Amino acid sequence: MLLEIKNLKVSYKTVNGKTTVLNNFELNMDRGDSIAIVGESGSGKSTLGGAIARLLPPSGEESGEIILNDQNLLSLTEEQMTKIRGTEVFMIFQNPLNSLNPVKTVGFQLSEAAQIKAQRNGTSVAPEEINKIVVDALKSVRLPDPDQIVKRYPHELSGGQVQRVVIAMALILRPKLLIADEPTTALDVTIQAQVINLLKALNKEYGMGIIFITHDLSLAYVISKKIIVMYAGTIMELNESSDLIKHPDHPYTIGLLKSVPTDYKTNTRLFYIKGSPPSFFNLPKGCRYSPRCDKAFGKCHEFEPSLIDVSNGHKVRCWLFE
Ligand SMILES: Nc1ncnc2c1ncn2[C@@H]1O[C@H](COP(=O)(O)OP(=O)(O)OP(=O)(O)O)[C@@H](O)[C@H]1O
Repeated sequence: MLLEIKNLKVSYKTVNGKTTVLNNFELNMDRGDSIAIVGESGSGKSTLGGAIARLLPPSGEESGEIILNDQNLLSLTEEQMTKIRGTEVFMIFQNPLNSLNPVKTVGFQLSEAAQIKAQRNGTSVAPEEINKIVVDALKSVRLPDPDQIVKRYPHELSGGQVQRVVIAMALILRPKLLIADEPTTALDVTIQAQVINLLKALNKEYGMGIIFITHDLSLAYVISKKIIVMYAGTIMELNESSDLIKHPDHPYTIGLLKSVPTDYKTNTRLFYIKGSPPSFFNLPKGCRYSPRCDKAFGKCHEFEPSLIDVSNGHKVRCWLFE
């Protein structure tokens, strides 16, 4: 087992009081697994990513257990956490500039990553070897002219180039778990496809476990073996990606799938799920999705269903399946 999350609770302190965004969150992930977390804006996806990497803002509070490689991350001090960030867990953000230091050149930062990796492996590497590791990583992510790129500062590169530099850093550090939070949202579609293929390669070729956070079900399907559909801070459905796409069970998953445009006729009206996700300050009684659900019946508005096992590895939180 690579990652086991038990009873995770995350709250934020706000001017209107404390709001709990994730409650009783559970997740199991094997080594080399790839799991996508999908849901509408505000469903708690980034909060989950930040909670795992212990990179929540100061207003965030988390409790429960996040066991990565037999170590509960929530019991580590910030100093201990700093020692495992990068090589055990590495996070890629939607804005790749957040992952890099703006006042250090790309070459400096990638060399530093190579040195950290060597130190943590208990080995030493000569400067020329470091330079080769850096240039090779930049070539692997298909950045042209690596000798020029290393001399530049992050702001001197395009968004797609910076995201590839960050992936080169992941390639050097080879973390056991990579959390990619909407890494391609800010990129155009061709660069997006290149970045997705690079992430898939990290997963397949180096056995890196990947948690891919996205609002885009098609991307989730392309990149991951399993998909978790989240709504208002809870898991609504979890299944193998192809099964989830072909046989969605939860009415929310069905709605999300129907919202993905599939043909190019100009007179096609796009489907959307009526209503909007609830505020965490004012969650509906019963199932959180019930006010928007076209299949909701009496019980759904009264009691929250639990996440039940429908079949091996397939879980659904819906009264229709109890
Ligand atoms: N720093 C914060 N302080 C207070 N509330 C926050 C903070 N960050 C997030 N939230 C709240 O937590 C909830 C979940 O937000 P989160 O960003 O995790 O969702 P998301 O699914 O990643 O959304 P998006 O796709 O828009 O990034 C939202 O209601 C959001 O307003």
